[in-house]
Amino acid sequence: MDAHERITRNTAEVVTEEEIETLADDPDGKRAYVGYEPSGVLHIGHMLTANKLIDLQEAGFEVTVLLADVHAYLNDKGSFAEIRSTAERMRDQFIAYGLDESNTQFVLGSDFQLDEDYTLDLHALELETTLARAERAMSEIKSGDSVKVSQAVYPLMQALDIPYLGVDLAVGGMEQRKVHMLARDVLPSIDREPPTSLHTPLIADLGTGRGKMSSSTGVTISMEDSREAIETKVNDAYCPPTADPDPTEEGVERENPVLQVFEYHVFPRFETVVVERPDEYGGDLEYEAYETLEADLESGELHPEDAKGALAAYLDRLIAPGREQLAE
Ligand SMILES: Nc1ncnc2c1ncn2[C@@H]1O[C@H](COP(=O)(O)OP(=O)(O)OP(=O)(O)O)[C@@H](O)[C@H]1O
Ligand SMILES: N[C@@H](Cc1ccc(O)cc1)C(=O)O
Repeated sequence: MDAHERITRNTAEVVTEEEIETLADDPDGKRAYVGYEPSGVLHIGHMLTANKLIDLQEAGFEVTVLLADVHAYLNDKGSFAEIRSTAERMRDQFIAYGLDESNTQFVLGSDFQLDEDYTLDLHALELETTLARAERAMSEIKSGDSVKVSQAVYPLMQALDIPYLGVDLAVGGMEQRKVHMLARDVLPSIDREPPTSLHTPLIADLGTGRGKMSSSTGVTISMEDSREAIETKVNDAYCPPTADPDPTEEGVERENPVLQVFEYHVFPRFETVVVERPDEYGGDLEYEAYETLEADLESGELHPEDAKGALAAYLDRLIAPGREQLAE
């Protein structure tokens, strides 16, 4: 697999294609980052962006993980002291999951976001941005119903983090795209380059296939789940054999989170995937590509229960090393 393929696999969008090609032509020593609001427990949604960081490291990039403590505070996620202590736990979880420690820089937002230069640049961006634009950028990120002033400052700080961290590439899930588009528009006003960004797909809630898997609502699988917990949650997961329109939103299809986890977590990390079945039901099935498994589920060749059994086993293999390391 060449660098471009590794960098762009399993992405929903890159901005822009030409800029990514330039980075992929000479990736050595280039820098990429993802920021996370510290929430204490790494879940398989977060791990999708972590997989992308691992891809980027393998392609030659240096990687920064921003533990965005000030952002979490501005987004009403708790007291500053609580957020700080969960940031430390999250760092250990990333390393346990497989980020190369010697090649990963962990930075706390508050280490640089409270400096005078940063603050003055932030105020310059505030002068350039309407409240309506900041609010739009936060539509899929903000917690709570109303937009507070702190949440209007939030996307401008996220934009400013990119030049202050000195990164060539900003990575995030699709819900971060409006912040990155805002960054492209406003950073030139303070003589900074418009940033290149890469967005990963969002994994839906495991129980319903709706919305985004999150640690605060719905059903999620985290780094701390036992094998039994994984089996129970996967067993109860939403997994229709064919696309199923969402009855609550006319015409909108729900995602199949079981297939999403196979596509974005299992197939990128295992050469072949074996679904074990008793001989009387046709015996084991072996897959080398995600698309074949998806087609078999759709045609009925693969039963959702068998797919779920295999998914729980592979997810446990992915999570177990980190879980064990954290327990030590
Ligand atoms: N369900 C998901 N699928 C894919 N990526 C996700 C998912 N949830 C979070 N991420 C990615 O992880 C990064 C950090 O997200 P964030 O800190 O908002 O996590 P969160 O789980 O949504 O937070 P919370 O649990 O408080 O709602 C973002 O780039 C985001 O796109
Ligand atoms: N906005 C990200 C967190 C973040 C904060 C600052 C950044 O520079 C980058 C990302 C989230 O939703 O979790």
